Amino acid sequence: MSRHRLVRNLVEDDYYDDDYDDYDEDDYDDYDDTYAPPPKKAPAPKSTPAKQVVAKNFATKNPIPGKVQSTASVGVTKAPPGWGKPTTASPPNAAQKSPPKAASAASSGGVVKPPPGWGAPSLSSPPTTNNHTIEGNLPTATFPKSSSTICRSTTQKSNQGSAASSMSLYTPRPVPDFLRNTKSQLSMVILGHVDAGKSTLMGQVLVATGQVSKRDAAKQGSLAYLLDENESERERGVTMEIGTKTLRVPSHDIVILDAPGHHDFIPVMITGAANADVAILVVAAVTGEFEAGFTGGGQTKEHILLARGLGVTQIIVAVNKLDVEGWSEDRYYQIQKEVQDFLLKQQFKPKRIKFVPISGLTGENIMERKDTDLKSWYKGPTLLEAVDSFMPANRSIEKPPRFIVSDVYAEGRGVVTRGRVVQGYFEVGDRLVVLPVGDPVTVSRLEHLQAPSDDTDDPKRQSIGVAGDTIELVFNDIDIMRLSVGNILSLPNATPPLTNKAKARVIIMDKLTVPIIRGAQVIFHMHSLDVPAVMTKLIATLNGDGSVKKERPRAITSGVNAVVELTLSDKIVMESYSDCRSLGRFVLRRGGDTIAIGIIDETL
Ligand SMILES: Nc1nc2c(ncn2[C@@H]2O[C@H](COP(=O)(O)OP(=O)(O)OP(=O)(O)O)[C@@H](O)[C@H]2O)c(=O)[nH]1
Repeated sequence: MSRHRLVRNLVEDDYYDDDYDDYDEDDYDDYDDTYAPPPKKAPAPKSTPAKQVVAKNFATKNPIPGKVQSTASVGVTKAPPGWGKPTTASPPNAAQKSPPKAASAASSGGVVKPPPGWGAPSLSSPPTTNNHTIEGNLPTATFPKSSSTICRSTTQKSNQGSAASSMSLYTPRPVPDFLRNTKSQLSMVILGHVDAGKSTLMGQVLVATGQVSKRDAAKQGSLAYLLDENESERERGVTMEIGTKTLRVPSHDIVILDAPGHHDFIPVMITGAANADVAILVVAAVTGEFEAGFTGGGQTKEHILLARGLGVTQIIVAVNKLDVEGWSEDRYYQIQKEVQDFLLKQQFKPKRIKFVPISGLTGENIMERKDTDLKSWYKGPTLLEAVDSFMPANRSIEKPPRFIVSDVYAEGRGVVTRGRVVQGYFEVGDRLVVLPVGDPVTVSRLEHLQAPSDDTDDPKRQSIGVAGDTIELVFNDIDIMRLSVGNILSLPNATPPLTNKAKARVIIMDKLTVPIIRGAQVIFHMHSLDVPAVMTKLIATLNGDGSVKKERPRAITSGVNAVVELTLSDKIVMESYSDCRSLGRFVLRRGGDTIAIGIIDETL
């Protein structure tokens, strides 16, 4: 294969084309990524340590009484309300528990009751048929991290080999018909600069949709506490970890990932964005606050860049705190223009961007519009109407199954791994392999974070986790020490490559100050993994049309598209982007700054 062929089509437009196609109305119900077995590769060598890999646990926020977390994982286990409850037995809304008590009353303004079909899941609600499709993203693991809170190292030894995979042995397993007609499952990350109002807004959404009662919300003292459940977050008034909640709207079952806005917690935010299909970007309209978050050192632009690079293709911009600006139309449109220009530059399609003026504090225009000043000029959707109008994601359900572990804990005699199915499907009785350690396991139980409210009567849906579902897999035949956050579960005859080297295309961020040279050290972030890495080869820089601009450049500067070879300090499971998007996308950071987003062309 010529070098030219290897590096063609690396311009941003093409980089993103596949994602856009996933959401085209005309083709989203096509299963267009049927699996084709890759060329046979060498068998895997044994015993590869993965000790430098550090994984971020985000699935749970509070210790789970009676549950013992794997010491191979982050020290604090947090349980999102509802997680772990039998999905078939409990009412769907049981997934949302009242948070702990608090003192004063929450802001009472604007909490409204949900109309039928919103929020409170109902198995008898009108079915929504959305054929499945894209693939999602999941959290994973990794190395020394700069600033993040939750990280841990693993010392597991791998029984798997280098870039070998077993996929040449894989025969695609048949997909049951009902899996093609399940209700859309979306993972939605909440992004935005620190204090933009993300947690308050999501707290308001949970109350407005009936997921949390007004009374329970009032007990919290702050709507943000519904998401910020951890004591240190409450003391500091800053989100530090991913808060996970569930939500139902007529067209989608949604897992909400509330990401931290502070710069120090970008690695945690990366984990959330890597898990998401869609995003709500919260910007504070208050004079000075928007500017601080959008220009200079603000996190708004970095969050947009990261989300786009990690596969988010649909975004709602919630122009928040407009109550403080007297519901000013001028202020709203000024912010809309600035943010829209930036989103378009980052290759978001115009039809996949929506702007909604709101107040997370009062609840205005979240489910209902009451304010006369706002009503006088805004005729668009409410926030929840905009959420409902997200396109379902295409899921690669026919590809080899992939599950990325985001939390591990003991329950009774079993071990529970929670995470997201990013490809294929899993069911009770499946015999799987845990990567990178290589241990076999059998799925003894499977539970959904939120019971699927499908338009199918097939009870089997409850015991199957299909691409896009956030689930728990319970095992009785493995020691908890052999599992950790960032592990990948797959069928033994369809394992992905385990390697520390890859050829990748990268887009260098505009704000890069020090050029990248061969040997540059970076931190490689993939789902919840952070691994030290070195740019071992600068293969080429590219022109805007994807043609090679310069082979073997001495340095790569800001705004450039390039092809590089990366060598990680440890082997991890990764795949070419064309084989598995969630295991083929990454972010590079250096000195606490994001310097590039990339996709893997080839594992080496
Ligand atoms: N006036 C007004 N204040 C708001 C609104 N939304 C949030 N706030 C306030 O803004 C502050 C920050 O809100 P949070 O919800 O904690 O912000 P956040 O974006 O989740 O913060 P981090 O997660 O730490 O980045 C709190 O004091 C909220 O009460 C709003 O719509 N109007």
